Amino acid sequence: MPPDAAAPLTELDPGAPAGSDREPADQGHADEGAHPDVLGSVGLVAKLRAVLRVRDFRKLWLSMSLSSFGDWLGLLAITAMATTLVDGFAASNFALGGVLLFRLLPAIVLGPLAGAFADRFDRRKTMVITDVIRFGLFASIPIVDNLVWLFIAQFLIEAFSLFWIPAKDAAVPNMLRKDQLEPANQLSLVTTYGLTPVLAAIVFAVLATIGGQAQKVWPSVDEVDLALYLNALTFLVAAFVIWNLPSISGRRSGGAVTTQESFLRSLVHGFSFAGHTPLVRGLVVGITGAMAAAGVIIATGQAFANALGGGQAAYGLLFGAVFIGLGLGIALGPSIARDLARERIFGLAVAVAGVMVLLMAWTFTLWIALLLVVLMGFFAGIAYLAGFTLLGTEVEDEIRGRTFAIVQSLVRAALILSLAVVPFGVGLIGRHSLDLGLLTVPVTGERIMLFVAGLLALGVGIIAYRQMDDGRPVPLLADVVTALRRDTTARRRLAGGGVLIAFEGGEGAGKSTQVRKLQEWLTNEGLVARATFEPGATPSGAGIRAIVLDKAHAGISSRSEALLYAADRAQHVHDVLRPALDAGEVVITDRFVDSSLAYQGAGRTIPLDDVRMLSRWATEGVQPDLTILLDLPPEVGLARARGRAAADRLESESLDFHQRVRRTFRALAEAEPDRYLVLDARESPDQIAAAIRVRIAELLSGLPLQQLTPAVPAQSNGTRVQDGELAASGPHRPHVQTGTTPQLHP
Ligand SMILES: Nc1ncnc2c1ncn2[C@@H]1O[C@H](COP(=O)(O)OP(=O)(O)O)[C@@H](O)[C@H]1O
Ligand SMILES: Cc1cn([C@H]2C[C@H](O)[C@@H](COP(=O)(O)OP(=O)(O)O)O2)c(=O)[nH]c1=O
Repeated sequence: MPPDAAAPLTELDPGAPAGSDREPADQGHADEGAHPDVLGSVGLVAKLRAVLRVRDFRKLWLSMSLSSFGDWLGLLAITAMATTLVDGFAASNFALGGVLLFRLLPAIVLGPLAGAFADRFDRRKTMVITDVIRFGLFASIPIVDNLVWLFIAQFLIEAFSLFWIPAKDAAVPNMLRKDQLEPANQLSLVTTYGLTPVLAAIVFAVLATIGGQAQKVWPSVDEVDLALYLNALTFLVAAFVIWNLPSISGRRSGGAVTTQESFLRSLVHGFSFAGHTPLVRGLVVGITGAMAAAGVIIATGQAFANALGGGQAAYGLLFGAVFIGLGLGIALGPSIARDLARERIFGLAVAVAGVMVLLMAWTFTLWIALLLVVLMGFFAGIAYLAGFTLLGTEVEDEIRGRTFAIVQSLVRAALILSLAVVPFGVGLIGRHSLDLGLLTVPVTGERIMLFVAGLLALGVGIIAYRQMDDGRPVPLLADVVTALRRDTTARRRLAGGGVLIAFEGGEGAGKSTQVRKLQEWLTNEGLVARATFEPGATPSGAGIRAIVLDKAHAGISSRSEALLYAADRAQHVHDVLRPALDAGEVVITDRFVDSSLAYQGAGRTIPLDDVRMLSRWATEGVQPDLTILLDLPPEVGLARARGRAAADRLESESLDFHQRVRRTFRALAEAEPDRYLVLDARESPDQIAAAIRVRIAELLSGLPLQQLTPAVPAQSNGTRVQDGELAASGPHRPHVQTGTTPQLHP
């Protein structure tokens, strides 16, 4: 008897090895893939590490970070330079404004053009060429050393950046899996707006001290010049890195893509795509409106800080609070929103950010304003990440560059427009106050403008939401509440459809036995329950099963084996699982995706990510609602299986193979505890079945599922006659109808 068999049958703690015959879970084993971190687990750090493990993305990210650092350093240097190249307060303010204007201006004109370029020409070459040109331009600024050239160079640098950015944005989704794009965007945004500006400020300060020393040796070079040279250099390095990343070219590596479309037509096509695709239209409206609102906030910031009675210090705090909020939103958003559709999150987050601005407009206390600003930033960060990710995942490669470019043009146009218009508005409205008897409300230009910005964001948020949310049956509030509460049962209830239960475990664990018992019990309870299995539950699947299990096929390669199981699974989902789930049945499958992860992944040592991708493709995203892992030392299971029949091709694998399989199953369960029930398969069949029933009763209660109404004739005492439908359908036919599942009897 196993050492812990006397204990009541509870969920195993897969992390804690209990018996002497269990291996401690992955202690420095070579099969890195079996560690829970890599198994699609939840941690942000784990996800970021997985993304950075993609070599090409890692290189691109490093070079991007370097350029971004250079850019911030350059911006600091150029603004410092612009103010020193002219005399007087007004003139230096003008120079500062000029630099910013020249940075934003080109986008409006050139942006869409650049996007069409990115979609048409080799993206890698586009990026390398523009990097080299920007290297030259940045280096030329300290050499020419004059304000007019500074403006011109700025304009040109920005113009070339416009070609670089959509090429990069459009290339990244091709390097990663769809589900990796969100963490990748988190990483890029945090680096570009969180890490590199701080680093640049520090380096600039250091250069300022070194600059003094350098000037003694080389009088014409000061810290601004040093910063600009350094910046120039970062672009040269980036060019070199990108040149060595052929994957950026993708299928464009043959040079210009030969399409019949003229450049102009492709440009027009880009706009018409953005205008006619509800998702993209929603994103464009939302992002542009939110940016206009952001412009208003920037433009009224000083006046608002003064109105709160805080002056420069308050302004600094408010400014910092925006970034704190943005950072939090980008870092935490996905783990909070979890499985809420990104299409919904985007509009919602923009609208909520708008509400924060509305409230802020009538705030009179600094700390409340700070709190609202952090919240505004938080929701804006969530929206930004969701929007950017959707553009990457939902827009096809051919048109992605143009879409990104249109967005970036509109964003800049919106920013410029509101930066230019708002100060006039503030001046025009002036300062009044409204006497409401008890209290006097100040009605000032900046508050009205903030209020308008809040309304604008709220409005575009709602429009975006409507555009992007075409006909989802789940009401928004319930959707959000259940997602935030992580209530998967409630979410299922909302989504409707059946329930998929998967049994997993090694050979001879007792899966078939338990599948049968569970199906019998559910049927007795009046539910439509279907038992099925992998591999081989469909006619073509049966052929595949014969191949994969036949020992005569010893030469099947790992990849071929993985594809065969995936093919069987695709057919299984298509013919059996999907239709049954759509009809609201409870479907119980003996083995599913986890078997591939364990056997082909850890067993055959194919990278788990590849197996997972293959499975996701095969299943079109169908996932078990609950996976029951019957955990057992492989020796015990293999002995049981041998008692049953001759060993098949996989059963004949080494003990080490089966131990890897078991470890992977356990690690998968550990990574997502609420989707798994792990049971000790050495218990008696009846004990195991009882534990399963308890969990299933909990899972199914309240769900709208297909139910059997008894095929007995309506009884004369009338207890059954209340069921009008049953009486009408005739006495002898078993009848099926959808209804709320009552509490089951485990
Ligand atoms: N809990 C259990 N304890 C002992 N033997 C079991 C148990 N469950 C099933 N068996 C036996 O082990 C063998 C394999 O069971 P089966 O359900 O076919 O496993 P699987 O489908 O996981 O390969 C069968 O002979 C079965 O009767
Ligand atoms: C579904 C699936 C099964 N397998 C293996 C595991 C089993 O050895 C075999 C399935 O045979 P089966 O007879 O169903 O095994 P069991 O009786 O143990 O459930 O195929 C994979 O390797 N990958 C997969 O994706």
